[in-house]
Amino acid sequence: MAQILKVAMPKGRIYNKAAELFRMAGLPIPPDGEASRKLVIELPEAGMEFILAKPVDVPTYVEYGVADIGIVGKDVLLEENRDVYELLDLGIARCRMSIIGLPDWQPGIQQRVATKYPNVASRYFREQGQQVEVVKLNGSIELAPLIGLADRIVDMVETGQTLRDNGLIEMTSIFEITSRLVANRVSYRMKNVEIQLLCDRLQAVIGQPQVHTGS
Ligand SMILES: Nc1ncnc2c1ncn2[C@@H]1O[C@H](COP(=O)(O)OP(=O)(O)OP(=O)(O)O)[C@@H](O)[C@H]1O
Ligand SMILES: O=P(O)(O)OC[C@H]1O[C@H](OP(=O)(O)OP(=O)(O)O)[C@H](O)[C@@H]1O
Repeated sequence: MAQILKVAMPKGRIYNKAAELFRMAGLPIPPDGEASRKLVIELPEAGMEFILAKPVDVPTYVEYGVADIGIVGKDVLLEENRDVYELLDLGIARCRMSIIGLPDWQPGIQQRVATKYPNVASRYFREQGQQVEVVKLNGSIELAPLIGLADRIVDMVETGQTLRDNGLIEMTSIFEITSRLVANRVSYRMKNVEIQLLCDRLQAVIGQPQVHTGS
C-alpha cells in the first residue's frame, strides 16, 4: 500500500512557483493558504501531506524526518548544512549570492560584512584568505553599508533593483541559486517508490537530470 508522503513547502516567494511546477506535473498541491492560517494540510486521497514552513526551517524538518521531502533554496541548504539528500534542481526562484558594496569601497584594515548567511559568508572569506568580521542580520541587508554598520554585504541579487535603488554595486557573484527538492535519508529508502514517482513527474516538466548528493 502506498505510504503518505510528507512535503515541507516553504511559505513566501518560492511557494507559488513550486505550486505551479506541481500542477504542471499533475501532482496535488493545496491552495496558497492566503485564506487560511492552516499549517498542515492533509490530502489523504492523494497520499500526501503538506507542511507549510518558514523557508529556512525546511532542511531542519527534512533532516529530522518530520517531513520526507522538502523544497528549499540552495542558499539555505549551504547556510544550514543539514544532513539531507539533494534530489532535484527545480530551476525556480533563480538568483545569485553576491558580495555587494558602495562604489567607492576600499579594503580597510578592519573589514565588516553584514549578511543573513553568516556561515556562507565566513566560509567564502576564509577560503579567500580574507579576515573579516561577519555580522548577522535578518533582512533589509542593503541598509548595512548605507548606514555604516558594515563595509560590504553578502546577499542575494535577482533583478538588481534593490542594489540600484540604494546606490550599491555588485562586486563579485559567489554562486547561483535555485530551489532544490531534498529528501530525508531514511524516507528516501523507506518511501522510495513514492519519492521516485514524484521526482520522475517533476523531472518530466523541468527537463533536468536528477542529482543525488548529501546536502
Ligand atoms: N530576490 C529573489 N529572487 C529570487 N529568489 C529569491 C530572491 N530572494 C530570495 N529568493 C529565494 O527564495 C527563498 C525564500 O525567500 P523568501 O524571501 O520567501 O524567504 P525568507 O527571506 O526566508 O522569508 P521570511 O524571512 O520573510 O520568511 C530564498 O531562500 C532564495 O532561495
Ligand atoms: O535583485 P532584486 O530583484 O532586487 O532582489 C534582491 C533582494 O531580494 C531579497 O530580499 P527580500 O525581498 O527577501 O527582502 P529582505 O531583505 O527583507 O530579506 C534579497 O535579500 C535582496 O534584498
